[in-house]
Amino acid sequence: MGNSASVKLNDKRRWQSETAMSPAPPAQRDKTSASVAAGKQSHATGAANCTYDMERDRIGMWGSGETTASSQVSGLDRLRHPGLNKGMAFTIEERQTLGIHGLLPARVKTQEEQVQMCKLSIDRYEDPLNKYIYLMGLLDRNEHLFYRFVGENVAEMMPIVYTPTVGLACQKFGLVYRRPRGLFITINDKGHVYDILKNWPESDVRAIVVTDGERILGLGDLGACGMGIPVGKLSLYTALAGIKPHQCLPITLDVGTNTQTMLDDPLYIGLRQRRVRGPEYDEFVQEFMDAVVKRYGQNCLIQFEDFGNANAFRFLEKYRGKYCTFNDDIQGTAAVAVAGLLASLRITGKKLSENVIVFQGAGEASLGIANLCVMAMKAEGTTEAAARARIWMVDSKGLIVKDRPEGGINEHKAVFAHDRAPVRTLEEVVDIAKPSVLIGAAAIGGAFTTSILRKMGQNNERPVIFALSNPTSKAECTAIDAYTNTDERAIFASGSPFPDYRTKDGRILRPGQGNNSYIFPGLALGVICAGIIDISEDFMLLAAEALADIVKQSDLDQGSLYPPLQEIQNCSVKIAKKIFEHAYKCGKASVFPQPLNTEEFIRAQMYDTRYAPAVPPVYSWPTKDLRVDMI
Ligand SMILES: NC(=O)C1=CN([C@@H]2O[C@H](COP(=O)(O)OP(=O)(O)OC[C@H]3O[C@@H](n4cnc5c(N)ncnc54)[C@H](O)[C@@H]3O)[C@@H](O)[C@H]2O)C=CC1
Ligand SMILES: CC(=O)C(=O)O
Ligand SMILES: [Mg+2]
Repeated sequence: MGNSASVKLNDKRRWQSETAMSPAPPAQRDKTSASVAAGKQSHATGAANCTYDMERDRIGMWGSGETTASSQVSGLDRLRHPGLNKGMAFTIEERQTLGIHGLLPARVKTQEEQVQMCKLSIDRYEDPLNKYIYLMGLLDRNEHLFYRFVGENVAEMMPIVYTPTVGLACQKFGLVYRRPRGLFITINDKGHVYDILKNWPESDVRAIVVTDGERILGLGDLGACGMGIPVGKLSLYTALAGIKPHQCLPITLDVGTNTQTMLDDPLYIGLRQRRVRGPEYDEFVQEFMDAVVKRYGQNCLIQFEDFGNANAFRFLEKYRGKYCTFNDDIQGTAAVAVAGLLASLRITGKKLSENVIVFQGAGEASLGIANLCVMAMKAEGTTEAAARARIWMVDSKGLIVKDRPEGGINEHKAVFAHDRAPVRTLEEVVDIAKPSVLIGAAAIGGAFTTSILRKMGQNNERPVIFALSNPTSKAECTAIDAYTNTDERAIFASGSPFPDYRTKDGRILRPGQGNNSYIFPGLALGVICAGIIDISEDFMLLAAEALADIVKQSDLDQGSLYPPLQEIQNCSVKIAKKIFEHAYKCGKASVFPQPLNTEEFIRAQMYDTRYAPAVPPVYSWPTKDLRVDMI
């Protein structure tokens, strides 16, 4: 790391002196003893007594090895560097040259053998949380192996690094937390956010997933424990779209939590205080956005994830077009759901605008989907008003109608308000609207009751039923519920995975996973490769159409509206390609000259999970000819 290490050390020192000169105002400081410790950690990151370990960690813990000149890391550090470590796959020549001969057993393994070993190891755990801990440990030890293993076993490993197990991991984050991964920036760091970003040892970050932990899946406000989500999402950036690990940075903005059980939990890892809101919070987020641009440039993608409802919409409006950003829960979810709906039209033989869609929930996910549906219906030639009239939304207070006595209708919901008397329950709305499509995203597990599902089956030849809430415990119904209550005619998708279902006549139905993970990795890959800053809605519709186009008749025949998870990496490239080409057409690309072969260019940017030679290849030197030349 040579120079860069010393620059970082200098930066760190400067920051220490700055923080020493301007400590956080007393009101921002944590009062309890545990959180004083956390605050101290925050303000004293890199304090003199940890200098040695911090510098060592920069070599030993993080990074893919792409920004760390591998020749400058040697011996044991090489084995401890997740980006450089190959474990027993180091060849004898590499072991001898690197001075690690004898530090490993005699046997040299291939990466394929190591992948098999990972499978044997993880299968020994029954508890999903232990599988999660195993996988995170693998990521900490050997990045190439982790991504190859996950990439080759997407269907089995995604439910562990992602929903549903990641939800459990967040709830128990204090227990599963082992080694630093990502940045925790607390409200106490306000005024110094850029300095915290400089503590991150990678200088080529292209994508950040940030949360403030207020709405983690359907599990509510988990505060700093929400870090599992940015970590999980970014692991999919690499596993599903080949975005290089060192270019990805998970961030949690810790402004406290309002969940009392978290505050009372001795294992809670974050600031032990209630959420900071209002101008102080907004200034903090603004400072974060500007610090990202200052440190990593305006092309660094910032994916907002699992913010609370009001903040999610506000920040999307505030930052879109000005910063390279999108909100995955609003926009990514919209794209995956609309992709599923577009694919369903090939089964039902309808146009999208011929459907009636009822939403259980009128939050980030539902409103995002509803708005993109309107856009897709308009693309079919329907008017905006007619498109909106086909959409019915139910929130915690009932159907969204004009002048609802209970109120709670903000401007996002108002455009979907029907001009009719209030209706209280989802079942009544189903009775009145007779939807052909029922979409749940309200985190109310079991909301699609037997009675509602039967009505969907009675009213439609092929009812479309999406239970999008995560994790599994929050799903509106299970795949079995959907199939058995509709004479196996339901076209079903869910946010968290459900197992295959055997029909009475022996066919296998494979319910598709209507999860934004089909969208955000490919979208991000396209955005990064083309250098897009303004991620406008047309990109989302394009991503939805691209995904729907990939779905094969054989997928539909098996009841799935999405391609098999095992093919998701190819989906990401196809989505990225569409995004990339559209960006050049509409003048939103900033990478010039435009590469001649889009796919070749995109694939050339992607991470290779195979090990690179640790010892530089020796080129044969044309000594004889050279001597002749020299003479
Ligand atoms: N499958 C996927 O890719 C995604 C799934 N989700 C899931 O969707 C769920 C909701 O997420 P967001 O929309 O972001 O949350 P949100 O907090 O923005 O919205 C929740 C909505 O549910 C409504 N609601 C609450 N109780 C209700 C009840 N009893 N009946 C009817 N509506 C009720 C609320 O009024 C609100 O409109 C979560 O479980 C989340 O995990 C979110 C994003 C992506
Ligand atoms: C999938 C996702 O982003 C969510 O449930 O929040
Ligand atoms: Mg989310």
